[in-house]
Amino acid sequence: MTALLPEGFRDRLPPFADAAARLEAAILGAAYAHGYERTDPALAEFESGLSGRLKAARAQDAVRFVDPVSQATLAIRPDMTAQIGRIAATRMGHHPRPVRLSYAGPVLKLRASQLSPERELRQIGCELIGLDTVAAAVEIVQVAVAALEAAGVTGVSIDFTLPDLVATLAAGPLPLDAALIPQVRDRLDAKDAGGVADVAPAYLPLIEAAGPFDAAHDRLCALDAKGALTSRLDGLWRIAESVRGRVALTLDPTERHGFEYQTWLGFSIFADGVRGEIGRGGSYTIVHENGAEEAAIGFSLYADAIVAAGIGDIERKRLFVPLGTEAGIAARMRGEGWVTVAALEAGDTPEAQLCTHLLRDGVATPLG
Ligand SMILES: N[C@@H](Cc1c[nH]c[nH+]1)C(=O)O
Repeated sequence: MTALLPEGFRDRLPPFADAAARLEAAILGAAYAHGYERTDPALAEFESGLSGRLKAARAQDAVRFVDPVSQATLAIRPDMTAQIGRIAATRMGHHPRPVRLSYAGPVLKLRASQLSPERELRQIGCELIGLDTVAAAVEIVQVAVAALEAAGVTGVSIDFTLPDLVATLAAGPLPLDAALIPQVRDRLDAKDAGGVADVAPAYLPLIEAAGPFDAAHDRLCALDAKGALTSRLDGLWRIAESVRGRVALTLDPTERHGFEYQTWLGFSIFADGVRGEIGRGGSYTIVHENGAEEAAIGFSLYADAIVAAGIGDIERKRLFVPLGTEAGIAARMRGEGWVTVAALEAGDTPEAQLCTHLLRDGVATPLG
């Protein structure tokens, strides 16, 4: 027997687990109010149904196992977006588009990532299936911002990126051998100016184009002499306008970390006081059973990162109800919003029960 958990796993204890549950309820409530209805996909599924569901997704970052019952290889979901894609393409395939779905649940990564040393993360998100237009992106970004506001998360910033930027430029104004694209992408991603200069010097200005949104957007527009990016840049501007003033905005056109399947738009979400991202999203392509492709867009938030920073925490107010107190009094106090903790034995104390108040003569009296 061992009390230890495997690397990358942890238990969530009070008050963090409660804070996470409240955060999740606030986020899902905001999503629901914007028309996103809840789906609760299976924890594990046939590996073949998950991999390849999203176009351009790399080989799965999933923990796999052979199911003794079906003898098939199953994967534990590493990301719920592909599952929502599967549901939208199959059981909800005949549903009128766009389909708006929300979800929340644990995901399991094969390896820890930059986002977190944890391998088991709780993902909460929304997906809009059937469109990846600017209007769809405006809605998704606004829902993400509204959900974070509803959850009390402050100091939010959104960093936009254009995941298919290199491929778009390579096919147009800045021709590049297809074989070199991955290399140029990696070097741009690493902000390795020397490396980019060696392989594709024409791409160097892209490194400089990262920073606060307006200035970065201007620099990209200046680079776009041949107009290959005009529609993307205009769209990006409209998306940013829709949340301006509510969140800080930056643009890093060549950021690729974590955007393996996103298409024209990607974004990372940050919050003051939280190390790393608290969420990510973007447009992507779902592959149907018959090979047909469908556009979609969405976002996922990571609850643990937000809770760890203390956001989503509320003041703990617990009222100690001494032994022998009439049940009706405690019920009345709960009705007034108190958390009541009843003594069950004579020796019990408010301190032992982490109480902040004591019920004395029917009145909540602060302790210490
Ligand atoms: N599921 C993706 C983010 C996303 C949702 N929809 C589209 N992209 C992630 O967690 O990285």
